[in-house]
Amino acid sequence: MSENAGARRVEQVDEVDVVVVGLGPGGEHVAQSLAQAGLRVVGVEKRLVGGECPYYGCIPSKMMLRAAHTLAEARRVDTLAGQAEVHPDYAPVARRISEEATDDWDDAVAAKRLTDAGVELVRGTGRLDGTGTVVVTTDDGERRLTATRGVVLNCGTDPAELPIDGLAGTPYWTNREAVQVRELPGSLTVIGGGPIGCELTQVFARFGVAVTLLEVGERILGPEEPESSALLEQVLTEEGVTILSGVGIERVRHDETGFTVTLADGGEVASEQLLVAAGRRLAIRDVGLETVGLDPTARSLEVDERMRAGERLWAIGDITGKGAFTHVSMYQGDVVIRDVLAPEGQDGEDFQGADYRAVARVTFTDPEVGSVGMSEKQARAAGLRVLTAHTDLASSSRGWLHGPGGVGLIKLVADADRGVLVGATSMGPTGGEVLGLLALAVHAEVPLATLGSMHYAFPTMHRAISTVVADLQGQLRDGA
Ligand SMILES: Cc1cc2nc3c(=O)[nH]c(=O)nc-3n(C[C@H](O)[C@H](O)[C@H](O)COP(=O)(O)OP(=O)(O)OC[C@H]3O[C@@H](n4cnc5c(N)ncnc54)[C@H](O)[C@@H]3O)c2cc1C
Ligand SMILES: NC(=O)c1ccc[n+]([C@@H]2O[C@H](COP(=O)([O-])OP(=O)(O)OC[C@H]3O[C@@H](n4cnc5c(N)ncnc54)[C@H](O)[C@@H]3O)[C@@H](O)[C@H]2O)c1
Repeated sequence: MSENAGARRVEQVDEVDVVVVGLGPGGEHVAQSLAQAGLRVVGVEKRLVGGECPYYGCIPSKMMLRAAHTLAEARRVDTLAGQAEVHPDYAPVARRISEEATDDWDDAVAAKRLTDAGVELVRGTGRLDGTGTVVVTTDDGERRLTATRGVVLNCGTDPAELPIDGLAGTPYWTNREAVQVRELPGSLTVIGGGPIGCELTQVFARFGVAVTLLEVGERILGPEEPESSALLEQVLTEEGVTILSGVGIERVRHDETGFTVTLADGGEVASEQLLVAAGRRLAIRDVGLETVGLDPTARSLEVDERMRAGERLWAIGDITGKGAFTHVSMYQGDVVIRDVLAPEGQDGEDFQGADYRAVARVTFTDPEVGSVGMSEKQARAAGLRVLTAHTDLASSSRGWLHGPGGVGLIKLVADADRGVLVGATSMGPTGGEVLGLLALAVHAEVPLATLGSMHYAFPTMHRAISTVVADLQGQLRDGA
């Protein structure tokens, strides 16, 4: 039976303090931290400990981008520093992903980290069976667990399956197959111009694959500022990618030569391979939500500021709909850890709950598209008195001297009434890094006057921010 294991592994447990169902980045963090704090914790995972990010998401895709961007930088030698002949070879990328990033999609190291911390890892599919109870289906049968403190759901997502005529059953790629490729196709059609579609499009294009990107919305990276979408579209197009936005897809055909996508206007796009990157499906349908009075078909799980989704039930990660990012999953995990470990009777005012005003995100194309907080459209929809200003990075001192690859922009969204930033975009070769300063400004509600009076080292990429801040201050002075 159960015991307070501390740093030791618990062998057989039916009643524990906390059960974590799904060990994505946040779930892994919660399970490990609570076990290290002395609680009896079971982590339930049906695939790989760590979830999408280390094996099929952030890490392998960023390794691919690192290689692709190196090729692009090498191609810039001719303009900047002489001559370089570039012969792309995907083999080192596939090798790094397999050997360095994923241990050939084996999670033994992550599992050991967890069990060393005192978590009991149960391999199987977890399902709620009423408040505080989880039934796990394992290879050996079923295991019933009672969680006296509660259950944390971190089930994440799977790639969306599009109901396109002819698609099901064909050997198309999702992100999971795309990060495992060893040999590249000659041509690729990508369905979906979100972060996954854009990042992988640039990877494959830079390795010489002829890529056509199909986006149903009117522009790629739809939730980002229109200026970012336009600039990224220009960059990708200049690199040889064909982008078709505002397209409907009628059907997909597959034969021995590859895929043919028929568009709503009758046009056809043929390619050797097809990648579907058109959003995600929450893995909450079969997790027993109905047994605790929640809707398994919901678009996301509603949570309060303590990440509570119900009685003795927390939810974290992509399933909460607060931003499908690893850092959000980890951030929410920290909130759960605080809530579980909060001293008895601690009242709401002392508790630092989840706050999403300044969620930062970066699409790691080149240029990187970093943004934080609200877009201009969101700020206007929120009824704020909005001021915006932007500058072209290539016309800043550093962007200009950077030369090829120095394109980007800074766009700031301010609340004129409070004189603070509520959103910002930083696009450029180091757009994600420059974003750090802006994320702090939005998070801490740093007054524009303060941002306008600080030093911005010359000639940095982040110095471009000072121009935009000055513009906003000018608008405020002019009575905007
Ligand atoms: C290609 C790609 C690139 C990305 N790049 C970035 C990036 O650069 N930066 C970033 O911040 N984010 C990125 N993301 C998003 C990031 O991967 C996710 O936001 C992150 O993994 C957090 O997800 P999660 O915590 O909700 O759970 P997930 O990582 O989805 O993990 C959930 C886990 O739960 C398990 N599970 C589900 N149901 C059950 C069940 N019933 N029983 C047992 N186990 C179950 C699953 O097997 C899985 O291991 C990327 C995603 C993709 C696909
Ligand atoms: N760098 C990062 O942080 C990063 C990178 C990749 C993914 N992610 C996360 O993973 C999540 C999933 O990424 P994603 O790009 O799959 O999803 P997404 O929902 O962000 O984008 C999907 C895109 O596909 C389009 N689409 C949907 N159906 C379509 C159809 N039938 N035909 C053509 N286009 C269609 C949508 O309009 C949208 O532009 C994102 O929300 C993001 O948070 C983050």
